[in-house]
Amino acid sequence: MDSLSLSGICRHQFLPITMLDFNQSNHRIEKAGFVRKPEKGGLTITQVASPLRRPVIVPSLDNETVDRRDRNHVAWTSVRQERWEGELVVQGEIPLWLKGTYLRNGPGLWHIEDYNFRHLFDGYATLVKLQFENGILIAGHRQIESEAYKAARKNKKVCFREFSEVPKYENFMAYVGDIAKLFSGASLTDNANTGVVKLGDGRVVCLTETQKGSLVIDPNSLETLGRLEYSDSLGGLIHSAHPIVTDAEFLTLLPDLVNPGYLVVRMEPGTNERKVIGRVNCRNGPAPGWVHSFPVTEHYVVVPEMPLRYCAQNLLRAEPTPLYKFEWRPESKAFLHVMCKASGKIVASVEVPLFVTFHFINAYEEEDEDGRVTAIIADCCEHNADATILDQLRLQNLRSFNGKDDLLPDARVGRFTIPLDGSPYGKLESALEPDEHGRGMDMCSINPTKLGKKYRYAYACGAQRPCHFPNTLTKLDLVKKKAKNWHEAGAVPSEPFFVARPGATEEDDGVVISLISEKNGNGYALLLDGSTFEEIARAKLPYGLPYGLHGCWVPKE
Ligand SMILES: CC(=O)/C=C/C=C(C)/C=C/C1=C(C)CCCC1(C)C
Ligand SMILES: CC(/C=C/C=O)=C\C=C\C=O
Ligand SMILES: [Fe+2]
Repeated sequence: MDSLSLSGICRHQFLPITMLDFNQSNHRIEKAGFVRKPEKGGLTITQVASPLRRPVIVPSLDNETVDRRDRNHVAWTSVRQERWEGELVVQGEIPLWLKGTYLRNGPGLWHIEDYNFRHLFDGYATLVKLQFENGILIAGHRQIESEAYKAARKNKKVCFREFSEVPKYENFMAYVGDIAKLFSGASLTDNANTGVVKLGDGRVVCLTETQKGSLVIDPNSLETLGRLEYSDSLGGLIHSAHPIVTDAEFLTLLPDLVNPGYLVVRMEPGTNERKVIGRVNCRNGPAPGWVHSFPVTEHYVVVPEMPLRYCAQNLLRAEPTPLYKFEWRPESKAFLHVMCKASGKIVASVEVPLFVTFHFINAYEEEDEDGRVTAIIADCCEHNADATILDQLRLQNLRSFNGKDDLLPDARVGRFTIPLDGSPYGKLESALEPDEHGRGMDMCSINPTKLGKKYRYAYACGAQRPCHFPNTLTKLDLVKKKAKNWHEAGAVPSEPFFVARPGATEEDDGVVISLISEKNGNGYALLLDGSTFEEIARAKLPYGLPYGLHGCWVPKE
């Protein structure tokens, strides 16, 4: 069963459930008890009560006879269907002001035929939506139709270079041909599985680290509409997976692997043209540090130069190394560069202690009594300068947790202080005692009105130990240096995403959304109060979804 078609969703009459089982020899086909299979064709429809008439009977898998005990945690199991959409029964109350769609992207399909991928980041993108209106919640998910995904489905094998997977070559000449295509970018993946952003002009774009993996999607149907083709001639093949996106601009970094450095670029809403703000030359080679994300303040862009560097040799390898396309170069040191957004001038370039981060949380300008900016403060989820976290995210590791061993390396909120008085060094400290959040720390969000400004609260995933992956949601109070943690045994929560209440004056006045994958194979959408961090609502999904990475909020106009 390998086809899928759907047209004409009539959301208010019934919610069709479209289904494509990933029929794999190593992945049991799961027949959802609530679907009727048509005699012919791939379309499967289930009647779900109208969202206008409550309560709603949600298809449930509770009576499924499958014994799930021998299976991996659903967080690390490929999504079971190509797509689904339906209304969820809500326990608790969804605030009536919450009107819009939360989108979450992530690598949700980790196999093709009977070939299993190795790393979390290799999975083909699964986009999830939670549409809130009048206290009602409609959920859905759908695979992103990247060229890489479509080619893999068609040819039944990996066809592009993913984070760690590369196509299997039939002979040496095929390998040489693929290497040539690596330099043109033709063999790189466009599997946009990392994040999703709403541009100022309303386009919603899914992203990964390859520039070609910038795919425009429809936030309602989750359909892949096409590639965002950058119309400039800046070239380069990769960019930061986390641009800074506001209604006014899209800022990102383009690493230069040939002359180690980074272009800082800006794109205006309504255009596809990135313009150069300035360039940072790396202080040390042999290659730029990995830039998964970077922070900004109101007037500056902070460009990190991590000791975890891109590695040309590892890019060419057919088999992954423990650090994948990167290498640990402590002798290259670590630096933070500060560029003025308006002029492109570098106002500070300081050496900092060695660090490893995927995600910067926020940054702001520190002023003296006369309003002069004296320093930049930049916070990140810092993995104690230990790059092994990358290999911890191998699927085999994630799937092999026995519930007892404490395998998650320690992490903290790393706070950099970058002096603007010409001093050559910056500081790196913990912003709060890491035990406050169980020494796990990643996948963060803040109130977007605080972007680049002095802020007090951040939301992230922390740890309740023993664990091998962040398993709590944590609210960090960076002023009181305290954390409040949410945890449920066996649950794997995804990035807590803060949505502010319209008209709010308090920084934490809003809700925090997360999708939870449960040990028993189920899953639910969770809403916590941004201020008390208590649960206000949850809604069970018809089946648990795999772990996902980053989200965005598309408000209903
Ligand atoms: C999912 C996530 O957070 C990161 C995904 C990163 C990817 C897909 C990186 C891909 C790359 C290549 C395919 C070759 C060039 C280097 C690099 C950007 C790491
Ligand atoms: C999920 C993750 C790290 C968890 C470790 O604590 C990193 C994800 C990075 C990509 O977005
Ligand atoms: Fe990320």
